Parts: sequence; structure tokens; C-alpha cells
Amino acid sequence: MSTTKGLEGIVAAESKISSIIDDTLTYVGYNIDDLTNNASFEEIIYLLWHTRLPKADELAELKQQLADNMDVPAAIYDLFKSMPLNTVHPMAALRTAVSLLGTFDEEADVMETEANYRKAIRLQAKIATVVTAFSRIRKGLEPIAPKPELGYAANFLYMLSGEEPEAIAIEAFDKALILHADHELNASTFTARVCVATLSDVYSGVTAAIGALKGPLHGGANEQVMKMLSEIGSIDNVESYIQGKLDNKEKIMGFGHRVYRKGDPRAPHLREMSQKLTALTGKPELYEMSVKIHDMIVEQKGLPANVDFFSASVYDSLGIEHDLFTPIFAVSRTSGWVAHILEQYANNRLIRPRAEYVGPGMQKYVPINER
Ligand SMILES: CC(=O)SCCNC(=O)CCNC(=O)[C@H](O)C(C)(C)COP(=O)(O)OP(=O)(O)OC[C@H]1O[C@@H](n2cnc3c(N)ncnc32)[C@H](O)[C@@H]1OP(=O)(O)O
Ligand SMILES: O=C([O-])CC(=O)C(=O)O
Repeated sequence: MSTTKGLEGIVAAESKISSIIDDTLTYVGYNIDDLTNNASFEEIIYLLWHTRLPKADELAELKQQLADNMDVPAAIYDLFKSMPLNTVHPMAALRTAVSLLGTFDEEADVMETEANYRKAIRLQAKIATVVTAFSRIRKGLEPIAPKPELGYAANFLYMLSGEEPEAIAIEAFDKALILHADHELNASTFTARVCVATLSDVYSGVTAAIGALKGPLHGGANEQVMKMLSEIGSIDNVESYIQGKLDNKEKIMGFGHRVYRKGDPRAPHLREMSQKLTALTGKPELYEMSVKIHDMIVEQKGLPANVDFFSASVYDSLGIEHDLFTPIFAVSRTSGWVAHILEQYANNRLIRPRAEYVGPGMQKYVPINER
């Protein structure tokens, strides 16, 4: 047996949902640039779940269904109030809340395709409420009910702040949701597929995926990028800070990727938004610092920015708390996780690889008093 560390280059599933070929990302064959420039997040949800773009009435129906299902059981609020709110990370709170949501879904263990779509809608709708309610409850504020007339992105921002967002904020957030929605067999999506390949339920798959996304080598990197930008503080400190990290052989969050070599095609969209939004909010230095870091890492390590690098300054410009960056990634990626879960169910086989044993040879049990 031979092993490939981190399963690099191993093709572990067939999928019709998204592809990364020669650094080009597509959802169901549509280039990510085309989708980001023209579609809405709700259209992307439909595209990923049905592997085709919706017609107008189908999109209207999905929007209505999402708006109608955003309420969450009061137990979710009670759960948050029972947590150590000064210390709990919102990703840990989200992971626990999604698991709890599953206990309230009477169809949780119904495995029929239609029931799985209904659960998908409920989960995609409710996860926006869960993240925004957590943010408000830990600040001692009441959760805010969604406005049915607002789209998904606008509702998220509204439920977070209590104020209807401006058009430019809605547009940027919608694009960010599109850009994070799916990404082939990334670690959290693979986790979801492994989980449900045992014929476990949708909520278990998404709960497991949230756990995988939380780590700083994956979705957790966006929060770490913001932490780094805050620590650097001003453009004059970039060079010494980054050089110090590189000399110490530390990883710079938001750079590098297992699959992309020339660059992550999502990053230029976020970079453009970062430039626009930081200028508008009077914090252009955040963008300038990001560019300086970017240029140093490209020059010295040859590593381009990934999706997490410029998303940090975008979310910060939208006034979003830094530890909510990864939960927002999860809100968007739920659409992709669910698409992969449905695809896994449709052509399932248990996922069970082998390990090459490298421990000691056969040993004889030694009684405890003889060790
Ligand atoms: C949504 C997402 O998940 S996007 C990724 C988000 N994660 C990050 O931004 C965290 C920082 N980046 C990384 O840790 C990595 O690039 C990963 C996890 C994304 C990819 O990891 P892998 O494909 O396993 O690459 P690996 O970690 O083996 O790195 C290969 C080499 O590049 C270096 N390298 C990779 N990323 C970085 C980085 N961000 N900063 C500095 N050096 C890096 C490694 O130190 C290693 O060098 P070496 O061969 O001299 O030891
Ligand atoms: O694909 C990956 O390994 C990580 C990533 O960029 C994503 O999940 O969006």
C-alpha cells in the first residue's frame, strides 16, 4: 500500500456540481466570473441543488420558500443564552445550533429525495437567522425577524444590524455569498459527503462540515487574516511584520491553495470589492495594507491569495464582527454542502479508505503490574 499525504491529487468522487480545471472555477459549467457578475445568491442555490439555472417562477418560488422558513425554534435562542457567551466562538455555537435544529425537524431522518429538498430549504433559510441571532444575543440584543420582501443577502445584513442595508452593501454581500457557495471536494464538503455516505441525515452532514470549515487552514483563515491586519495596524508595519513571519517559516493566512497554482479566481472579485468598500468607509489603508502583503507573498513565496484574503477587508468594511467571517462562509457554503449531500445520496456508496499501518509489529499483552 502507498499513501498520499493529505490525499493530494486523489480523485475521490464524481460530481456535476462544480469543477476546478486549470485554475478556472465553474458551477455546473458556468464560469464563476459570469455568475458573480450576473446572478443572485438564490439563483446559485437553485443551480447547485438542481444542476440548472432556475426559470423566473422557480426562482420566485425558492425566494418565497427561503423567506417563509427563516424562523427558528425558541430553543436556539435559549441554547445561545446558555453558552459562555464571552468566550464561545460563533463557529462552535453554529455547529451546536445546526445539530439542535435537526432535532426539531420531523423529517430529519426521512431519506426521500423530496423530503431532503424540503430540509435543504429549511436549513439554508434558518442558518442565516441562527448566525445573526447569535451575534445579537451575545450583545444582549433581541434577535430580529426577517423581512419577507428582502432577498437572502439583504435579510442577513438586516437581521444582523437591525437596519436595512444600502444597495452597495447588499450587492457586495450577495457576490461574496456566490463566491463562497461551492468548491468541489474541499475539506468541509468532503467531510459532509463522508458523513452522509453512511446514510446519516442532512443535519449531521452539515454539522460535520461546519466542524471542518472552522479550522484556520480552511474557512477559519478569513478571521485570521483580519486578526493579522489588525495586528499590523498600519502600512508602515507591513514589511517588518510579514518578513518576521516568513523568516520564522510561519504561514501567512489567506495565501496558498491545494488546487490552484496560478491563482484563486475568486480573489480578484473580492480584491475589487475590498478596494471599493474600504474607500467608501474611509479605511483605504486596509486595502493598501492587503495589497502590500499580497505583493510580498507573491514575490517571496510565489503564493497567490486565496478566497479568504480579501474577503476579510470586505466583511470588515460591511461592519461585520471579525469572528462572524467564518460563520458567514458557512451560511454560503451550506448551499454547496447540501448540493453534495444530495448528490452523494443519489449515487451512494460508503466512503471508507484504508490506512497504511506504520506502528509496532505483533506484541504480546503485558499485565498492568508488569509494565
Ligand atoms: C477556503 C479555503 O480553505 S482556502 C485556504 C485557506 N487557508 C489558508 O489561507 C491558510 C494558509 N494556507 C495554507 O496553510 C496552505 O496553503 C493550504 C492549507 C491552503 C494548502 O495546503 P497544502 O496544499 O497542504 O500545502 P502545504 O501546507 O503542504 O504547503 C506547501 C508549501 O508551501 C508553504 N506554504 C503554503 N501556504 C503557505 C502560506 N500561506 N504561507 C507561507 N507558506 C505557505 C508551506 O510552508 C510549504 O512549504 P515547504 O514545502 O517549504 O514546507
Ligand atoms: O477547495 C479548497 O481546498 C478550499 C477552498 O478554497 C474552498 O473550500 O473554498
